[in-house]
Amino acid sequence: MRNIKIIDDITKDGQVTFGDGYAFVDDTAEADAILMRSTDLHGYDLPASIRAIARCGAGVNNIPIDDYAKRGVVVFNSPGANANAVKEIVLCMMVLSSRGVVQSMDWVRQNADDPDILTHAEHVKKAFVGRELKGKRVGVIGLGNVGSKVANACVYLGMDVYGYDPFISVEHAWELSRDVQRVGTLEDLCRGCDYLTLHVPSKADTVGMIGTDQLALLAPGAVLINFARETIVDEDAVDAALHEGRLSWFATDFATPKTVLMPNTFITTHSGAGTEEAEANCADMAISELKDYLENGNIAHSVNYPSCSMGKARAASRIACLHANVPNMIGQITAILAKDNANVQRMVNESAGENAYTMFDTDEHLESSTIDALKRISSMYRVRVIK
Ligand SMILES: NC(=O)c1ccc[n+]([C@@H]2O[C@H](COP(=O)([O-])OP(=O)(O)OC[C@H]3O[C@@H](n4cnc5c(N)ncnc54)[C@H](O)[C@@H]3O)[C@@H](O)[C@H]2O)c1
Ligand SMILES: O=C(O)CC[C@@H](O)C(=O)O
Repeated sequence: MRNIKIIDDITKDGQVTFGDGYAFVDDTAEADAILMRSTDLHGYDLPASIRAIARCGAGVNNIPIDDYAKRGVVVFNSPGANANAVKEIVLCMMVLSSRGVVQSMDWVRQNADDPDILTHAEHVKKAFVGRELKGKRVGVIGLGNVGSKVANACVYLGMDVYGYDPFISVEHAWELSRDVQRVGTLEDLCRGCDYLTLHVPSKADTVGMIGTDQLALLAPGAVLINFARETIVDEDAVDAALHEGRLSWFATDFATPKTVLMPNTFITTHSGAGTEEAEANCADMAISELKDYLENGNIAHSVNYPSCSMGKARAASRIACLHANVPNMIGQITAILAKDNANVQRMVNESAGENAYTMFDTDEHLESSTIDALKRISSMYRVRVIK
């Protein structure tokens, strides 16, 4: 039996199914793996029993992934599984910030007891006149799973679409409409935009990437949309731009002590991924990643270890080694196996950044002294006997 600790509400109805051979536990120290969403794990006392963590969602700035890698804990996310949900709410924010929808509905509620409300509505409606998205310039920062969908949708709406992503993947470049004009600098992207929407992860080079200088380049009365992370905008700069009317609206998914005090804001409760479909997609992807890792050692969509697959574990034994990406690890591993006279059927070694993963199948079970010797290799973080 493998034990799973669930942190956060993974789905609205609470339904999470791993199938036979799995149990849910309350005590993390009894768990083999964690299934989670947005809880901040920095400073969390992670027990040694945890071998893997799956984050239902894209952003992993809430998890100390480098530290966990060095403890032999593989962290997964669910790329793309909630991207459509975010795309839809971003489009919603573009419309809400352009058409006086909320203000007009507020007026109707406030005048609900007026028997002649139909006539009076005709008189006030000029106050809610807005502008169309068609023909307006939108800048999209980050053209990954969410940003590429937002950019393509804006093309279909007839907008003049610009995109900025120096690290765009080949896959997303292929998916992008040829009508999205890619620019090489953040400044060129911001220049003259009526709408600016952010779809980058929170990391060293994106924290505070939208500040006074970038906001100054936008068209007068532009709209800023941040459904990425609160850290990406300089909140003081956004507040000043709203007060001075340089920004007409700021739509954000992050209610912070500063954003809640700003004028002309649409603020949601980190609900960009809040659809039944996105929750189910994220949970399905995260659960299958965890199961394949726990049962077979295969890694897909990890954010701190390389992808690696040897299919189902069918040989007598399968061993996975999580270690630093340094020279001679394979030499040391095979030397230890040779001492045990172990016949390796298949071996795969993959690396990503500072971390590497070596997995092999053998004809017979290894002696426990052999496993201990593997664990003693310098720079070895963890050795798993999967089978
Ligand atoms: N509000 C929500 O509920 C919600 C939901 C999903 C994602 N998000 C946030 O949005 C982010 C993006 O999500 P995604 O699924 O598109 O992720 P993704 O990994 O598919 O795409 C991120 C893109 O940003 C690009 N990028 C990285 N650094 C950049 C930089 N300095 N300048 C420009 N581009 C850069 C990457 O190349 C990549 O293409 C997530 O990391 C998460 O923080 C929020
Ligand atoms: O878990 C959530 O609700 C939000 C997830 C979202 O921010 C993400 O990064 O995918």
